[in-house]
Amino acid sequence: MITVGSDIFLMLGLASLPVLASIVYSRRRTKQLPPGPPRNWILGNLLDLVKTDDLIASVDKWQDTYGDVVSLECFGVTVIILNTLESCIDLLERRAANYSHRPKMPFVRELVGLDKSFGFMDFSQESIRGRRIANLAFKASAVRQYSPALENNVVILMQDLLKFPEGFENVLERRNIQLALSLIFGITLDGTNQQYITTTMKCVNSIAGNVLPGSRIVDFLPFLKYLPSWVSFKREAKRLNALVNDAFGSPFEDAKRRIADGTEHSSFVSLILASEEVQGDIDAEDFQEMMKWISGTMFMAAAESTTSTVRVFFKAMARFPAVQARAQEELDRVLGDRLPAMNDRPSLPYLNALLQEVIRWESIVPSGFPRRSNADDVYKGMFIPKGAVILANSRSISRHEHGKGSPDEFDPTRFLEGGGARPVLDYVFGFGKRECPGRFLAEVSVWITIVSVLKCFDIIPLEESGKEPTARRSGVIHGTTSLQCKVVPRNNVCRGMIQAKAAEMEAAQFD
Ligand code: HEM
Repeated sequence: MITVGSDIFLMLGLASLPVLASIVYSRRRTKQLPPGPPRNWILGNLLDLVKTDDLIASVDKWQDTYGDVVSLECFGVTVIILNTLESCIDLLERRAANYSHRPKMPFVRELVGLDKSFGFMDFSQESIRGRRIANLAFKASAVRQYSPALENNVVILMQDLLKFPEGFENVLERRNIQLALSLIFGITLDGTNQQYITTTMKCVNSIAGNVLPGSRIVDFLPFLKYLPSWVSFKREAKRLNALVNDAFGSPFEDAKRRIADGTEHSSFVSLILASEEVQGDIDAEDFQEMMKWISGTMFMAAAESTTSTVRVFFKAMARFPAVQARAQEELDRVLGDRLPAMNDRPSLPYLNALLQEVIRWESIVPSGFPRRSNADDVYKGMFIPKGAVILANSRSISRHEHGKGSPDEFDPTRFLEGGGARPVLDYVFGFGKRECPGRFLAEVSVWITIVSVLKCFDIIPLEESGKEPTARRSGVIHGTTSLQCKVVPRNNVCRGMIQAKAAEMEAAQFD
């Protein structure tokens, strides 16, 4: 995820860092920041932050050594890591007025242009409006309407799993992008629009890789954004700006065309454009521009996050066969010979616990999406300066809050008896005013995928491989790739259930 690259040398040469650093640090020395790893007198903790290969391991180490709230510094910018649920609730919820902005991030927000996306905006009337519009289609009650689409999507996924039992990772990605495209824009992938897959993944990975502190020197030294356009990070920002405009704009334009010619009327975009609650001039350019960014933001956020979570599920099942067997026993007992449906959820307690354990076991947004403090603050005697970048270490919370004693063990039973100060689904999606607006969709979409796959397939490690699945570094979203497992239909009844349902869906298309 770190893309500092060759720019670092240019930047370091250009900036009068020693002078700057000494001014900044002497000002700070008078106030007691939270403890943290030793700072280099010029670079501060820059090198700690850019070591992202093992940033997670470093964060674990810092928590062990320095405690629940840890600070780092780099060119006068303080980075605060909140390692406990208590500190996240105290600051991000109880003091939300001070901690609901996003960091300035000049690279992605200004140079790449993501300031137009409500996920990157400061907490403002505009970002509140974006969230409100997204909520119209993605709040808990609204998400129920997507049940048939989610159930059908997983049948097509399982058809693909029958075809590609070992090379199914691309299938997961493709099906998830297809789902997001159809729910948000009403677009179906066919022979003419495959570019959506590559453009979306390129865009998601580029954004995710440029968000955490340390990704770009210009985020610590904002005046560098005025460097000439030939400097490599400026050239890269320009390239990413074109990519982002294409990835956010093309599906929206496509949706608008389909709505205009009457072929699309059930997506997020069509629902909002027809909604009485949205008091906008539908034909006005600025309203359309706003909708492009809102729909694109939801689309990009949905495109990778649920796939990453489903990957964690495959990895866990291949590694913990006893858990898999117990889940399949519950499915067979409750469902008999039929595919799961969304309304089976209350009858499947072990599967519900398994979903929570998937989300706990390997956090896909391990350090949260960064926030910024709006004013100087003091927390438990520790000084948190205005402008500090705040990271909610949801990985640590998952491991300590619910994973006590055996955080690496995949054990759904820890959720059967309750336990923990709050359910895992209440903190992996963030906190307070910036909490994830896609959480209800994410939850049901991952749930129907894991129960359907477990009902019909065994997930088995690749015998010959002997390799561990690898962690993919894509920055703020942490994914696992090369899963080193295969899927095998449990029996012919399961194979038949998938084929029968797929045939039924196909017939329904022509009714
Ligand atoms: C398992 C899947 C997902 C996880 C773990 C996840 C997690 C998160 C987290 C931790 C945040 C930061 C919240 C904060 O600042 O406190 C966030 C923000 C966000 N998420 Fe998700 N998310 C997931 C799926 C989705 C989906 C499916 C969508 C869209 C349909 C979505 C849309 C967003 C948006 C737009 C934001 C920015 C909100 C804002 O800044 O106000 N997410 N998500």
